[in-house]
Amino acid sequence: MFLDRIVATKKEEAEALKASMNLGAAEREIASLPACLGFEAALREGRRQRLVGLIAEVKKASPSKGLIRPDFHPVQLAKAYEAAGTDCISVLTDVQYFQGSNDYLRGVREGVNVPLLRKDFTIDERQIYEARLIGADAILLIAAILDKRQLDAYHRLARDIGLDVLVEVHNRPELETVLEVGLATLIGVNNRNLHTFETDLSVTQQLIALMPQGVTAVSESAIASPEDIAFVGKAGAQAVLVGEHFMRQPDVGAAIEGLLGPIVKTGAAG
Ligand SMILES: O=C(O)c1ccccc1NCC(=O)[C@H](O)[C@H](O)COP(=O)(O)O
Repeated sequence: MFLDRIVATKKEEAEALKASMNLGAAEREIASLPACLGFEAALREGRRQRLVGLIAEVKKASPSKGLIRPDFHPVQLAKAYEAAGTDCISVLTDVQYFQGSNDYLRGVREGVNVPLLRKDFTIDERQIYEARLIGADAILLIAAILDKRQLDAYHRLARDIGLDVLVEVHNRPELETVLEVGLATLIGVNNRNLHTFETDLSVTQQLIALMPQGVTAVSESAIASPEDIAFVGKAGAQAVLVGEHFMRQPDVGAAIEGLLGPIVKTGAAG
């Protein structure tokens, strides 16, 4: 299955990291870094300004769609997202399947002052240190590729070194596992099945209904219209993660306003 191929690639990359990364040195370097920007806090705050908080994604290509944005300038895109008032930015760093790069994240870190998600397939603790070192404020843990022990250990490690954690689920058993682990405060429902690439926004509706109070719920993938925003907002999503829709528009700042409307300070969100 395709996801297995991605995980196999990540295991090879983790082996290479084992050879190149000295954990003690990484820990010392991290201890000297400034604190991360609050990723989850920014999403909660974003809800005061728009119906939902926004994670805008910098995404050149994907396994399901191939090349999405040939004229790809990640720092320019991120600056346009920031100017349009996004709460957070997601940067794909996977090279092989998404044509991403750690250098894109480093560049975006230099260029903007909003919290950044390192969007990759985390299967080894060294990737978590790496995320912090390249400038991320949050990492993604995908329940479909991690067991309970890994979800627990990687979550704790990320928090220990100052990172927020977006834990991603796509079905009820995955959500139940994540809730049993009991650490996630920020849970993303991926509307895309990562095995078949099929998308269905009703997955957000089904899974958010099962989440306890206090969780910040993010609806991820296949969001492309104000009607989609209204649908997932009504289902309880406090934030959305949008990539392809923005990447296909020449002016990504205007695309944010087209999707979510202008920023309005309501002070109404909790
Ligand atoms: O996007 C894909 O084709 C994909 C395939 C396999 C695993 C993950 C994949 N995408 C990662 C994501 O979660 C999305 O980039 C993100 O949610 C934004 O989705 P979209 O707005 O549909 O670009």
